[in-house]
Amino acid sequence: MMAINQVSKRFGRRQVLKNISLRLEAGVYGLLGPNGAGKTTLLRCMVGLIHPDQGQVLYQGVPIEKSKVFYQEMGYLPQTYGMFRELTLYEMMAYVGSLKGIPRQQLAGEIERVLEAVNLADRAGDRVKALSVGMIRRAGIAQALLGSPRLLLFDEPTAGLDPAERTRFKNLVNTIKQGRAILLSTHLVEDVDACCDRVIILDRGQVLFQGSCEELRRLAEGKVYQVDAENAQDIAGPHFTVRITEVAGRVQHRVVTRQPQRLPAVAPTLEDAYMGLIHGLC
Ligand SMILES: Nc1ncnc2c1ncn2[C@@H]1O[C@H](COP(=O)(O)OP(=O)(O)OP(=O)(O)O)[C@@H](O)[C@H]1O
Repeated sequence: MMAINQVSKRFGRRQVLKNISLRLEAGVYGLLGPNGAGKTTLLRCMVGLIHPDQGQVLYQGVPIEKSKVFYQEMGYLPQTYGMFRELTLYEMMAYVGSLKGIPRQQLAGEIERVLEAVNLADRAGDRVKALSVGMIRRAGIAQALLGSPRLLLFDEPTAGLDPAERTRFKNLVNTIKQGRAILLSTHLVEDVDACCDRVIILDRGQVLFQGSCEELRRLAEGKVYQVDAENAQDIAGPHFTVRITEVAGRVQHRVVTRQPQRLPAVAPTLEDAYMGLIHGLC
């Protein structure tokens, strides 16, 4: 559906994207990477807000700037969404819907549908500026859903959402994913685990990994150990502590390391593998 071919982007002297090539077909993709990895810049290139210095972004085989259907068939949630603050939520949706070319007679029903999907139907008459941060995020998600786009690009969709609304969002993605390409840029590995089929990991402007969640998890097979805090200094070789928890009154360190240890390895999670990869240990 979408192809990114050898895309590079530089801001001043900083090379932010380096020769990125990706394909998006129907399915849910999680885009993970540390702060500053280039995730937002990549999404902005994918929607045509930034022009790459090199490479091309194609939708259905056509460069997006020449495509006649790209902006009708694409929904985008930017990293910060807080526009049209003086409009009511309904007016804001009507404005975005008309820009997307949704026929006037379908607009009211479509707005009701997307506001219900993000649990904001009862706030349609409120001014955007009167909504909470999490509600504005959900309004941003709703406007991306207008017109049922085949391609949905969400930049940190669950940032600022409470646990119930985060769950609602993940359920929504699982409900609508059939026949659509959905990309979620996020810092939450658990969100990727809950609703993504494939993972793309970006680090310092380069694709470090692309594949299924299971393929990522397998990279950490035999490399994750759970040890009592007092034995953590006995871990041999370079390692990274993924988390420190208390289990039944005992503080435990969960570490990822390439070097085999004298104790049995535990089953890796997606987060173990992500952390291991980012720290050069997987
Ligand atoms: N308009 C710009 N001008 C100059 N530098 C920029 C611009 N936009 C982004 N950058 C730089 O590009 C790099 C990548 O930023 P980007 O926002 O794409 O990363 P990110 O992976 O989305 O980070 P985060 O997880 O913190 O949101 C950073 O070093 C950032 O400072």
